[in-house]
Amino acid sequence: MSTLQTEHVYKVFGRRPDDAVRALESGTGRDELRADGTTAAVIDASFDVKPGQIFVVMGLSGSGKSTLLRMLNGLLEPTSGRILFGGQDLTALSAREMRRVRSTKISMVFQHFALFPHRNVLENAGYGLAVQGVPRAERDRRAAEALALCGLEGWENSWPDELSGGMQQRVGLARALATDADLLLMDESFSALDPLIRRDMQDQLLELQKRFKKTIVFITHDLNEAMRIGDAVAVMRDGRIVQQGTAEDILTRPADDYVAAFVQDVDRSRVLTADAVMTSPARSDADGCDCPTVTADTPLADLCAVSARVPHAVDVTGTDGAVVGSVAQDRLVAFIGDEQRAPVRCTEVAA
Ligand SMILES: Nc1ncnc2c1ncn2[C@@H]1O[C@H](COP(=O)(O)OP(=O)(O)OP(=O)(O)O)[C@@H](O)[C@H]1O
Repeated sequence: MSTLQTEHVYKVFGRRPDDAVRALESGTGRDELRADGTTAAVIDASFDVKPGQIFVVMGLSGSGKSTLLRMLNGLLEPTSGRILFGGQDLTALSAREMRRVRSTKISMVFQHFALFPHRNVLENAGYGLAVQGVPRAERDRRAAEALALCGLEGWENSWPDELSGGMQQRVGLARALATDADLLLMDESFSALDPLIRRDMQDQLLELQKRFKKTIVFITHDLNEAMRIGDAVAVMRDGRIVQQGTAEDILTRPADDYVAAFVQDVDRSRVLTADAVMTSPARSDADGCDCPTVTADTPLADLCAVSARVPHAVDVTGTDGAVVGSVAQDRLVAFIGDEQRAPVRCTEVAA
């Protein structure tokens, strides 16, 4: 299992890109360069993604997400900076070596499924293995296993156009899992799906990730999706990562006005958990009562439902059942509401 690291990565399109990087390093603005016909698509991107982590890159159109992803899978060469995966410097590899790394260690899941219409579901799921030269029998076995994990057992002999959009994307996910690649790059993978199916896919990814602990970079422009699935989230603006941290960090401590405006509409009751709002030590006013409690990872929406039924602050318990903190109802309401909106009543959220 390998860590992905990027160190001061730049990508500049246009004439004299190296000069442009030096100019950016010494403080020249992106707009100044653009006046000269040069686009700084990614500027000084540094981050680490550990095995088992989902690192979400989020930003508006044109902020540099796809360019960053294309550098991670070796389709674009950085103008400057290094990309390391499992300690291996991908930016130092020859095109041939990079192709090998791409076919064995990296899997992509695209927005538009990218299934072959004239191959059945099993063949589509086994495509990455075919590229690796894995013999037919083993390929089919591993592809069938991956399909089953993605909830598509029994669909092996169907054609892609017989499947719904959500099912087609499951085939895409199965294809990525079948290869055993450690690094999964997901480019707006769920963006074309209906909201409910999209949520299902997010849940499925989180479930699979618990088991496989891949190193995942997930690109999205959807803030709620980022907050829901990201262990770490990077917000990009005009080529730069303007903030990276947990969803809670970004929601509760936005780095600047841009991030604050960006996160204004997120449904905090589903993103934040008891951990973010509890105070410790635990309250002292109800020793020994039998009221329901929550754990640190309980979403605020569920915490509100409990809070509405409890006449005092809700206790938060650790894995051993001991009380580690508590959440008073007024604190909960203060967190879920904000200056821009009327405070939400816990009972409304619970409903
Ligand atoms: N091959 C290229 N040549 C010149 N400019 C490019 C090239 N590829 C991307 N750009 C520019 O780089 C900037 C970042 O584009 P990029 O596609 O990475 O953003 P994005 O955040 O992925 O946007 P979207 O969500 O719309 O795909 C944009 O200004 C884009 O026009």
